[in-house]
Amino acid sequence: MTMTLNVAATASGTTYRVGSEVGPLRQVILHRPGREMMRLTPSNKDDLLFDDVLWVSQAQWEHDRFAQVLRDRDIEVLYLEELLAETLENLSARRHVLDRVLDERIFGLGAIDALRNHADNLDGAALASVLIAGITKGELLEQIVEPDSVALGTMRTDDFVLAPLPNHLFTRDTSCWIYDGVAINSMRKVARMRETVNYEAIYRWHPRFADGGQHVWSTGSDEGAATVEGGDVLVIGNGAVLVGLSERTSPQGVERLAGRLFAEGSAEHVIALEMPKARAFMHLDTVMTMVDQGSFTKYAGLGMLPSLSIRPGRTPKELSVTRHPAEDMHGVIAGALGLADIRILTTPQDSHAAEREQWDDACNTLAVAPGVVVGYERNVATNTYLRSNGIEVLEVPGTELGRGRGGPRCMSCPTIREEI
Ligand SMILES: NC(=O)NCCC[C@H](N)C(=O)O
Repeated sequence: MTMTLNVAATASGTTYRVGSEVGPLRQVILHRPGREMMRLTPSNKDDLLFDDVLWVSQAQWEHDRFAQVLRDRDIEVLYLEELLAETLENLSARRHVLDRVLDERIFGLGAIDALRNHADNLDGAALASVLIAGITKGELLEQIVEPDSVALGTMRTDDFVLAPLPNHLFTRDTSCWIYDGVAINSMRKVARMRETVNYEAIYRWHPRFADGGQHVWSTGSDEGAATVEGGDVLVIGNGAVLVGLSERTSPQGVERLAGRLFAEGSAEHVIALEMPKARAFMHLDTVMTMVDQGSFTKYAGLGMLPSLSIRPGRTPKELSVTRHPAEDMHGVIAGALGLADIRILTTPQDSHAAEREQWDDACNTLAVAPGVVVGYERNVATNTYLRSNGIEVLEVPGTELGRGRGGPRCMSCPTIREEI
């Protein structure tokens, strides 16, 4: 099968496109853990989707090592907080974000104007910092006179007026590039919903992306319950996309995404895998990632999954959907790639060891080129097994970073990959 190559180029000539999972990576968005991580406590970590609190300076060191491994391969690293700060210098972008974040139904009639005035007076960097790290009542009242507000009046000094967004660390999930466009995702969990608004502003107003001609497959604000999270989306190439119907990504979300990809001719086959709905398997990339053309890591405990092949229907409004039994899982993926079979790399180890390494993101590798991946150093058995199968593994530390249950793939949003 041959597809026309759709590309998106900015006025400055940069071409944003992610045509596969493994094409040489050229540019990526990361988020260095910052003040928002200082907000995590044993009592709020579950609501904020973390399994433990972090030693923040160590997490920053680990993250810097990750970024350096990427830079050493000539991959440009963009930082989310800098993109957001620059974006918020634009008044339309600022209005977009603040209109959505500072909602009177959340903050109350008495506080909303004072909050809006305060936010409007911050420069881009300060506002980005508040949007990511949140703000407590005490911090706010160091900067403004307390308004007459029942909502604020009934809060304790250390309560969050605006909650922190520690999961911005996982830049993969909130926006993901699929061929010549970007999906700005509607998130399943409340703790992550505000992340979407930040990306909407960045992709629409930041000079790097504005007028880039890229398709926008979805904007989370408009998608509601039709959720898709980028960890569930694998751009496997050949005009195909593999999507996990997981705890986070809904069937409706996949249908909307497929319809838009097909309408623009950017993809012609979406395979939806019916995954178990469990936190340990929260996204497809926690159990399966692509490490080379036709080769995938796969967690032993995942087994075979039923799938649905989604293709364009007879009219732009229709989809053609075929169900496949679990035993056909690998064959369906191979077929979409135009291959007779795919290579599945499942580390041979007992089920306890396998479960432990999966929890520590052994399968969550980030390919930086065909057959070259970044993985956490702690997953010794998996890294050894991948190497014995010809995959180069660039190891990074992840003792602290992993406490949010995400590895190198989760922590990266590729924006440019070379074609293969
Ligand atoms: N793709 C991924 O699996 N991302 C990891 C997200 C972890 C984050 N704490 C979450 O629960 O959403």
